[in-house]
Amino acid sequence: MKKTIALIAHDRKKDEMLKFVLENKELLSCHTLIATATTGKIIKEHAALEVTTYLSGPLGGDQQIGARIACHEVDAVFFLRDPLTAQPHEPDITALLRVCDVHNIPVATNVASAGLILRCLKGE
Ligand SMILES: O=C(CO)COP(=O)(O)O
Repeated sequence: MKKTIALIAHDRKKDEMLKFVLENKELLSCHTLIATATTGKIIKEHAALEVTTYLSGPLGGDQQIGARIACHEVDAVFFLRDPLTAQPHEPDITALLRVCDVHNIPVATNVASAGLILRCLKGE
């Protein structure tokens, strides 16, 4: 069944996100993809997948995606955070992860978990 997956990556994780997307393009193309601005732009340009983009994370994109999660419009979140760099919008990042927990939405913060969730969604 077609699901909505949010793809978000911090700057130092964007290459890893693109690699993940390219390796899993066939599976991801079965779903509706949404993303923060820069992550989505890279995926559209380099993986040629259709992606609905929101604002960039630091400009409110995490909050926009969080709002969709709260409205039960997102089925999974793949959020490759940079664990080694402080982000100016840290409260938004925490809020996005929190809203996933509030609404019991699967969230992966590394590609190993994202791959597992993606394969599980295939069976649903
Ligand atoms: O900062 C982000 C998530 O917190 C990601 O935003 P961009 O995809 O626009 O870089």
